[in-house]
Order: sequence, then C-alpha cells, then structure tokens
Amino acid sequence: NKPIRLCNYFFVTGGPGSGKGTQCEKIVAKYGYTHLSTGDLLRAEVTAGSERGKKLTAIMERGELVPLETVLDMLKDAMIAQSDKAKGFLIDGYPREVQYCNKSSCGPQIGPPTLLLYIDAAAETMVKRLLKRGQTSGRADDNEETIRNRLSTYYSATEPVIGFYEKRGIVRKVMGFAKGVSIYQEKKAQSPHTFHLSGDSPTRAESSSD
Ligand SMILES: Nc1nc2c(ncn2[C@@H]2O[C@H](COP(=O)(O)OP(=O)(O)OP(=O)(O)O)[C@@H](O)[C@H]2O)c(=O)[nH]1
Ligand SMILES: Nc1ccn([C@@H]2O[C@H](COP(=O)(O)OP(=O)(O)O)[C@@H](O)[C@H]2O)c(=O)n1
Ligand SMILES: [Mg+2]
Repeated sequence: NKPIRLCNYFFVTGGPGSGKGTQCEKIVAKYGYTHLSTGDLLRAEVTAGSERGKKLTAIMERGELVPLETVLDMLKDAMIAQSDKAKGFLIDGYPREVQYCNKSSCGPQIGPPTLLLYIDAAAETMVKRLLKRGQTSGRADDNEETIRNRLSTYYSATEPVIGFYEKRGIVRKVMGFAKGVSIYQEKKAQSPHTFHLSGDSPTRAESSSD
C-alpha cells in the first residue's frame, strides 16, 4: 500500500451549483493544484456501469448522499494515483456531513485539510444556474425536483461542516470575481476570511439576468 505523500490539500465546499468546479478550474490554472471532484469520481463510476455504479445512480438521482466509504475509497485511489506529481489537492464536494469531521481527522482515512474553501452563493442563484446547466449537461440530477433535494441535503447535512472548520479558523470564502490575488493573501479592507480569484462576477450579488 503506497502511502499518500504529505502535501497541502484543500476541501472545497458550497451548495449545488455554487461554482465549486468553476472556481477549482481557476485555482488549478493559477496554482497548479490537482482537482479531484468527488461528484465527478462518482459519476465516472456510474458511467463505467459497475454494480457499485448502479447503486450510486439511484442515490444521486434522489439528491441524497452516497455512503462515505464509497467516496473515501474512490478519493484515496485518485489521490494515490496522482500523489507523485500533485503540488496539492483540491478536494471538491467533500466532506458532506459534519459527523465525519473531528478534531484530528475528517473521515477515517484522510487527515484534516490545510483550508476549507467555501464558495458562497444564494439558493436562487444556484437553482437558476443548475436549471440552465441542465439544458446541456446531461446530468441526471440537474432537474427541478432533484435540485430541490440537493439543496435541502446541502443545507441540512453539509452546511454545518463550514461551522465546524470555522471554529478551527481554517475557512476561506472564495468570491468568484475581481482580479486574482494570492490564495494566502487577504486585503486588509476585506473580511479576513475572504479572498478573491479572477472570475466574472460576485456570486452573492449577481444580476437577475445572470
Ligand atoms: N454566471 C455565473 N455562472 C457561474 C459562475 N460559476 C459557475 N457558474 C455556472 O454555474 C453552473 C454550476 O457551476 P459548477 O462549477 O458546475 O458548480 P458546482 O458547485 O461544481 O456544481 P455541482 O457540480 O452541481 O456541485 C455552471 O453552469 C457554471 O457555468 C459564476 O461566477 N457566474
Ligand atoms: N462527497 C460526495 C459527493 C457527491 N455525492 C453525491 O453526488 C451528487 C452530485 O455531487 P456534486 O458534488 O457533483 O454536485 P452537487 O450536489 O454539489 O451539486 C450529490 O447529490 C450526492 O448524491 C455524495 O454523496 N458525496
Ligand atoms: Mg461540480
């Protein structure tokens, strides 16, 4: 069993359609970190058509959470496969439940993150984006009913994760606008937990035409 080389890794959280994948792409372009989306890993398993994939399909189409062991297995394999060349990892969409966070570890197999990056967006913005994405994404969960369930799962199960890491001082809010600033630099005039990456517009205050 090859050990995972120690490096920076960041959890990336936010509601469905908040822009986790979009912001991760910007961070990859700027910092060269390796992006692992747990949702994408699960969808790859579904596409592969394995027995495990078939069970996942039903859960994901309901907008519920798949068992933690499944996610961790896939995540661990993906991290090991890339650990030689990765400068750091962006783990997008994990963890989803506060019960798996504790003082020293988050999940039984991977340690606490360097930082938790939190992508904030209003529910109505997320719904609008996902309905639009659903016109072309082919994602079985980009439909109105599942989006509603994903939002409710997010607010009840996942949002408390932010509070957990906030108490430990490692939450950084990512705003998808303004010109790029270093991931570690925070302007004095801004909230100490906010940093900016280049992007198009504020996720909170987007215009209604957006
Ligand atoms: N207008 C606008 N659209 C955005 C922004 N960020 C993301 N989007 C769009 O919103 C949709 C969702 O973005 P993703 O990056 O896939 O969001 P996600 O959080 O990874 O979503 P899930 O995979 O469902 O968790 C996509 O269609 C993006 O193109 C933004 O800053 N502004
Ligand atoms: N760590 C994870 C990631 C995704 N998932 C499942 O995969 C679906 C899609 O995840 P995603 O991160 O791509 O998308 P969002 O639901 O965040 O928009 C979720 O609704 C869950 O069913 C999970 O259970 N656990
Ligand atoms: Mg995504």
